[in-house]
Amino acid sequence: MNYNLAKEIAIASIQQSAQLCQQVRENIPKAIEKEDKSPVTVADFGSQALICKALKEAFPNIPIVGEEDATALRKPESVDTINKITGYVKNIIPSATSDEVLNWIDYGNGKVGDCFWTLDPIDGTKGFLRQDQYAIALALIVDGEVKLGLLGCPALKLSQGETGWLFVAERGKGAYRMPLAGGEMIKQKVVDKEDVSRFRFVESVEASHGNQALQNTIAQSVGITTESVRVDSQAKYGIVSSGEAALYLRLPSPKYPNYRENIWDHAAGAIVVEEAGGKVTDMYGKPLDFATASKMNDNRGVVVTNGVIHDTVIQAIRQENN
Ligand SMILES: Nc1ncnc2c1ncn2[C@@H]1O[C@H](COP(=O)(O)O)[C@@H](O)[C@H]1OP(=O)(O)O
Ligand SMILES: [Mg+2]
Ligand SMILES: [Mg+2]
Ligand SMILES: [Mg+2]
Repeated sequence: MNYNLAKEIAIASIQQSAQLCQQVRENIPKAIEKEDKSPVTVADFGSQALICKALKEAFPNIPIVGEEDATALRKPESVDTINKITGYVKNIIPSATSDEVLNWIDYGNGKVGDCFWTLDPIDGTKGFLRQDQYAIALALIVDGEVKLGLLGCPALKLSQGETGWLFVAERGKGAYRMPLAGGEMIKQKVVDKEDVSRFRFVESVEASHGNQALQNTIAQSVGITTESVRVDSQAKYGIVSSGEAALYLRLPSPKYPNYRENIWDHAAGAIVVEEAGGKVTDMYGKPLDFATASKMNDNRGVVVTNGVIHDTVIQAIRQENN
């Protein structure tokens, strides 16, 4: 597999998708409610259409496991929505038709296997709607291991540089970030233990996506006394990978004890942190399973660290659960 070509196609398609998402955001999009009651917008669909089209043209035989699906858009009552999506896609691909856009979205109905992409066209739709953080997350998984991960964060501002970053990581070759609009690649490195000023922890904004009380207890028990930084989406992985936080905790929400994490919500972020020297496991220290299904049924929670504090965090969680 030519990972360089894959990276190039992925970067270009995420840049296109970020343009579409930002255009939608300027027009204050409305949430559409999905069957599972979670929100989706014309940007989620438009982003999935653009990225799936680009990937399928370059790699026709590699399935794409994407979050969104066009079934609901094919109903007669959804004609306004699909026309709106196609309008945005046409700003990038003028020749696009609604039928093509529907088919491009449904390229994302691939199944997990020995080599596949997984795509969250907008991770953190609630953040996107709130005009806060969101991410465009794409990963390539080969023989059960994440080989490539790309995280487009159009609204992310770090301690230096402009707003809007694209994180790129290839297994064994390090993690980098570049300005989303293009520019030099900056090598990523997680925070050292000594750098206490950046010894912070990040967690979701949405209380229902984690267990904020327990997350704060665990963070304090490993010496992080500052308030948590609440950020939507996998941008949290980019922040840990950039060394601007030491810990991202995502413990099961007491409200949804049976919730299982989707692979598209973590694959890209995981390699972006691991290739910067960090570590990503579930709350028991088990590796995340990206190979078996689109949901990580045998994992509970997600723990993301700078590596050096990982075992201490897992130990602290174990103690709290006894
Ligand atoms: N109960 C839950 N626990 C953990 N994550 C959740 C839960 N409900 C939704 N999510 C997912 O959290 C992700 C956003 O993460 P964050 O809160 O860190 O921004 C979304 O992909 C969302 O999935 P979905 O889009 O399918 O609702
Ligand atoms: Mg969603
Ligand atoms: Mg999503
Ligand atoms: Mg998501």
